[in-house]
Amino acid sequence: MSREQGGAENGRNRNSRGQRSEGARGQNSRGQNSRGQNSRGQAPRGQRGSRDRDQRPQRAHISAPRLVAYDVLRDVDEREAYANLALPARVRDAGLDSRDAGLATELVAGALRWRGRYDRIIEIASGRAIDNVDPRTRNVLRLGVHQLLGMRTAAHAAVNESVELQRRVANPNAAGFVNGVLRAVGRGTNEEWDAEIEASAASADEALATMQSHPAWVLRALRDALRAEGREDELAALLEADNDAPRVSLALLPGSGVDPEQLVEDEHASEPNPVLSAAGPSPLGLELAGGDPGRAIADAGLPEGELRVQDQGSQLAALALTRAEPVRSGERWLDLCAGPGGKTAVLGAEARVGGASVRANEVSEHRAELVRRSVTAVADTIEVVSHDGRDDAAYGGELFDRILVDAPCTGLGALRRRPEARWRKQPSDLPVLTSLQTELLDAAVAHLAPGGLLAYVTCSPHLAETRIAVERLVRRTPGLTELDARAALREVARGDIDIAGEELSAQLWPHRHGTDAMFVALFRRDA
Ligand SMILES: C[S@@+](CC[C@H](N)C(=O)[O-])C[C@H]1O[C@@H](n2cnc3c(N)ncnc32)[C@H](O)[C@@H]1O
Repeated sequence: MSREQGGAENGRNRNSRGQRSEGARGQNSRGQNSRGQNSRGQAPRGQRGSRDRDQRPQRAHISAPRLVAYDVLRDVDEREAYANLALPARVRDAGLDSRDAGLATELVAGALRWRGRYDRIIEIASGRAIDNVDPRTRNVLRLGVHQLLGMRTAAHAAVNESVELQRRVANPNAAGFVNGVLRAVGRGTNEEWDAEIEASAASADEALATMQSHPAWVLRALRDALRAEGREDELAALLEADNDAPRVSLALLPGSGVDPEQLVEDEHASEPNPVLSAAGPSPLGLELAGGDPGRAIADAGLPEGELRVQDQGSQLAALALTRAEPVRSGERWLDLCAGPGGKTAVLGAEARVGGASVRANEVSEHRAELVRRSVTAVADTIEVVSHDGRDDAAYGGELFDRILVDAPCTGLGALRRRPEARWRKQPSDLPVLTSLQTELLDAAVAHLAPGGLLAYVTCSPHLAETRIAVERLVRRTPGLTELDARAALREVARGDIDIAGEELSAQLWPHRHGTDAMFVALFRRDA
C-alpha cells in the first residue's frame, strides 16, 4: 500500500506518530476515556463544534464512483448483498465509464477487504468503539480511510469528498466528525498505524489479525491448516495473498479443438494479445494480465462457453477426479453439488473427450438454472437436475463411476475473491456445514459403483471441513479407500506443483499456487 505524501491540512505539517497533541488520533488507550474524550474531557477534534466549523473544508464535488461505492457498501450491509453482484448493477445504473467503474471497484473491494484494519484505525483516531459509530458514517469513513491509506488519492480530496459524501448520504451533523477522524488518519503512514494497532492489541494474534484484516478465528484456522502440513511459516504470505485482488484466470475446455498454448500463439500470430498467457498450474488455464475478461473471451472467437473465467484450483480439482485414471467409454459421472456449474463444465468437457456422460445435481432450482447456462458448450454430455443431494432422487436410481462432492463450505479458501465474505462467516457456521458435508458424503458413497471414484472438494482449508472430515469418512466407511490426491494433482498440473504435508489429500493455496485454497481428497469404493 502506498499513501500520497503531502497531506498537510490547514497549513500544518503532517504529524509524526509520536505527536499526540493534535487531532483525534492516539488518545484512547493512550489517554482517552471511554466516551472518546481526551484527558481534558474534550471530544475528538472532528466532534467539536465551533472550532471545527472554522476548519470545515470547502464544499467539494462528490464523484459518481464514490457514491456508487457507498451504495454497494450499504447493499452489502443492509441487504446482505454480494459485492461482486451488487457492484456491476450499481455501475450500470449510474452509467459509469470503465475508468470510473475501476475506481468504484477499487473503493468497494478495498473498504470491504481492509474493514477490520480500517475499523481499528478509525477507533484509534476517533477514540470511539466502531460499534458506536453510526453504520452509514462507518462506511463513509471506511471509504475515506481506504483512499488515504490504500490508494494514491490526495489527502485533501479524500477528506473533502468524504465529508461531502457524509452530508449527502448520512447524518450531516456528523460531517465534522468525519472531517476530524480522516484528518487524523491522514497524518499517519501505514507503518505508523500498524505500530499503533500492535501497541494496543491484546495479543500477537489479535495484532496480526487486525493488521492483515482477518477475523482472529479465521487467522487461527488458516494457521492450523498450514501447521498441519508443516508450513506455519507461510501464514503471513497467505494473509497477504488473501488481501490481493486475484488475477483473472480462464479455463479453456478440453475438446475445444485448441489448447491454451495454441490459443495464445494463434492470437499472437494475428493480433498480439499481451494480456492473455498460458500460465498457472492448470493445464486448461490461462491468465489475463488486465482488461475486460468478456472482451478477451469474445476476441478468442471460440464457441460460447469453451473459454470461461474460472479459478485454476477449481479446474485442478475437477481434473483430479476425471484424470485420476483413464476414462472408459460409457462411464456415468455425478456432480452432486453443481451450482453454479464451473466444475460441471470441466467434467462435461472431459466426458466429451472420454465418452462419458454427467448428471449434475444442485439443490437450489435457481442455481441449477445457472448450471444449465454454464454448460451450453458441452450440453450434450450433461443432464441437470435439482434435488437435495442427501435424497435418493438426486441419484435417479443409478450408481455412478465417478462422483464429485464439491460441498457447501465456509468458503475460507476464496477470501481474496469475495471481499466481504470473511466478515460474514462465523465459527458457529461450522457445525451445520460439517454435518451437511457428512450427510452428502455418506449419500454419495452409497451411490458409488464398485470400483468407482469419489472426489471430496471444498473451497476451504479449515481442518474441520478438510482433513478431519476425510479421517472421519474413512473411519466410518468400510470398503472405501483413500487415494493419493497429491499424486493425482501433480500428474495433471502444468509444471511442478508444491503440495505439502504427509496426507494423501491435497490442499492448494493462494500464496503458493495462485489459486483459491481448494482442498481435494480422492477415494475408491472397493470392487
Ligand atoms: C461449493 S458450491 C459448488 C460449486 C460448483 N461445484 C462449481 O464449481 O461451480 C456448493 C453448492 O452446493 C449446493 N448445495 C447446498 N446444499 C446442498 C444439498 N443438500 N444438496 C445438493 N447441493 C447442495 C449449494 O447450493 C452450492 O451451489
